[in-house]
Amino acid sequence: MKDLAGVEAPVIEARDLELTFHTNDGPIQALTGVNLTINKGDFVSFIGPSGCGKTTFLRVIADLEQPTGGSITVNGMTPEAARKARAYGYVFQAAGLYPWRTIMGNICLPLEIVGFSRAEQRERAERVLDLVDLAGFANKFPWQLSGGMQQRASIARALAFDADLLLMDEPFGALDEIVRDHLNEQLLALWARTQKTIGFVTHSIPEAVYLSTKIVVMSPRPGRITDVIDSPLPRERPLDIRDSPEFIALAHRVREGLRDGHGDTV
Ligand SMILES: Nc1ncnc2c1ncn2[C@@H]1O[C@H](COP(=O)(O)OP(=O)(O)OP(=O)(O)O)[C@@H](O)[C@H]1O
Repeated sequence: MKDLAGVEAPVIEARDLELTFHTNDGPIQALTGVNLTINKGDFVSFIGPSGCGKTTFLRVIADLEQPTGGSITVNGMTPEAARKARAYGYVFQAAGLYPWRTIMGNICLPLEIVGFSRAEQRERAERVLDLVDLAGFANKFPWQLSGGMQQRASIARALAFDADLLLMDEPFGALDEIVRDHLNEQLLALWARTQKTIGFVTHSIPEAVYLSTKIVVMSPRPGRITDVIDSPLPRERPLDIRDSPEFIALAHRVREGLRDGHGDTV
C-alpha cells in the first residue's frame, strides 16, 4: 500500500509495543518496548529462547492478541482492519490438516467458509498446490503424505487467499534436519517467486541465517528485541552458502546476541 507521496508503507510498523498478560500468578510482560519495521519483500526471522514473545508478536500482527501499549500497523492499517482485509496467511507449527478431507478439501475449506465459488476454490487450490510442488497430491488424504509434505500442504492452505504477508510460527520445528533443509530451500524459492513478505519464528540459528533478510533476536523476562540484524547475504542462496565465512560470521553474531540476552534453551 502506497501513501499520498507514492511511498510504499512498511508492511509492519511497531512502535513502543507492549503486551502484558494478567494471570492469576501476576502480570507477565510478554512484549516490552518493541520497535520494528518490516518492509515489503523482507524475510524476517524471530529467534530467541522459549517465552521471549515470538509467538505473541506474530499473534499481535494477526489480531489474535491485543497490545496493552504502543502501536502497530499492518499494511498501514490496524491489525483488525488488516485481518478483515485478509492481509496475511498463517502457518502453525503443526500442519493441522483435517484427516477426513483430501489435501484439496483441506485447502478449499477456508475458501469455502468465506464464500468463494467452487470453481474459484479449485482454481486457487490448484495454483497453490503447484507453488508448493504438491500438484499430484490433491486427492490424497493427509495420512498418505510425509510430515514434510503435510507441512507444505498447510503452507499452500495459508497461501490460498493470496495475501502478501505470510506469518509462519515454527513451521518446520518438528521435522528432521534433512527434510527441514529441503523445505528451507523450497521456501526461499517460493518467496523469490511470489515476492511475499514473510515473518518466521524459529529456534534454529542456521535456519534463521539461511532464510532471512532480517534477523530479530529476542530475549525473555520481559520479552523484548535485543538485536535486529540486516543480512548481507545475497537473496539467492544455495544450501552450501552455510559454509561461507559471511554465513558463519552472521550465525556467530546471532549466537552472541542470544547469549547476551541470557538465552538458555536455543
Ligand atoms: N494467553 C496467555 N496468557 C498468559 N500468558 C501468556 C499467554 N500467551 C503467552 N503467555 C506468556 O507470554 C510469554 C511469551 O510467550 P510466547 O508464546 O510469545 O513465547 P515464545 O517466544 O513464542 O515461546 P516458544 O518458543 O516456547 O513458543 C510467556 O511467558 C508465556 O507464558
